[in-house]
Amino acid sequence: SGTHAGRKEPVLGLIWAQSSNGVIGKDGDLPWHLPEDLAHFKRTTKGHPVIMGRRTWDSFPARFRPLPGRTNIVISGSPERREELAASGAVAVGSLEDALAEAASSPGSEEVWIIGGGEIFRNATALANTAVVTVIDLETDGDTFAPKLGPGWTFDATEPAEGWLTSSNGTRYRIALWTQQ
Ligand SMILES: Nc1nc(N)c2c(n1)CN(C(=O)COc1ccccc1N1CCC(C(=O)O)CC1)C2
Repeated sequence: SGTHAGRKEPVLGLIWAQSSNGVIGKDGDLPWHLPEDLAHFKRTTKGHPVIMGRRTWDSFPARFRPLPGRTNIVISGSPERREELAASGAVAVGSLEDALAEAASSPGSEEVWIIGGGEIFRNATALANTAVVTVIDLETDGDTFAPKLGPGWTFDATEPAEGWLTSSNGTRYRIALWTQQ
């Protein structure tokens, strides 16, 4: 995508969409419909390996799996699930470490995107150097929350710098960029 092409070191990025109160999921789905965010997500990750947990893989409608134009690396602790995942076009691994190793040898690995969910994000915030967060101007309840970015993270910018973008369906959102040295 070249969003971060100017960076020297390879990008290990986290990308998520959250409500203003930090919800990223509810009952295995997103509690909003924001087409502009789906386009942003696709544009940012296309051409690069994506790493996700099995629940995130399951959350995509089947017609979207595997996400086209990207090596889909899916983490599952279950050997049976890993077999199923590999049969469905994913690269199935048993740990975040194995996922990162797989991504490093995949096409477009100058940028690797960790795309969810909550558990994977929590484990990855110490390792990642970039976070691209769609903040939606919406208070909602949910069962999965965005990770806390620790003290090593710096808030860089939002797009737009001030205020919000407005979606075709009236939902307001903005995209925040964080980095960690
Ligand atoms: N900012 C940010 N971060 C994230 N980690 C994620 C997102 N937004 C959005 N996500 C979802 O799970 C939601 O997706 C979908 C949900 C329902 C229908 C289609 C989709 N998608 C259409 C585009 C497809 C593609 O990219 O080809 C992927 C599936 C992960």
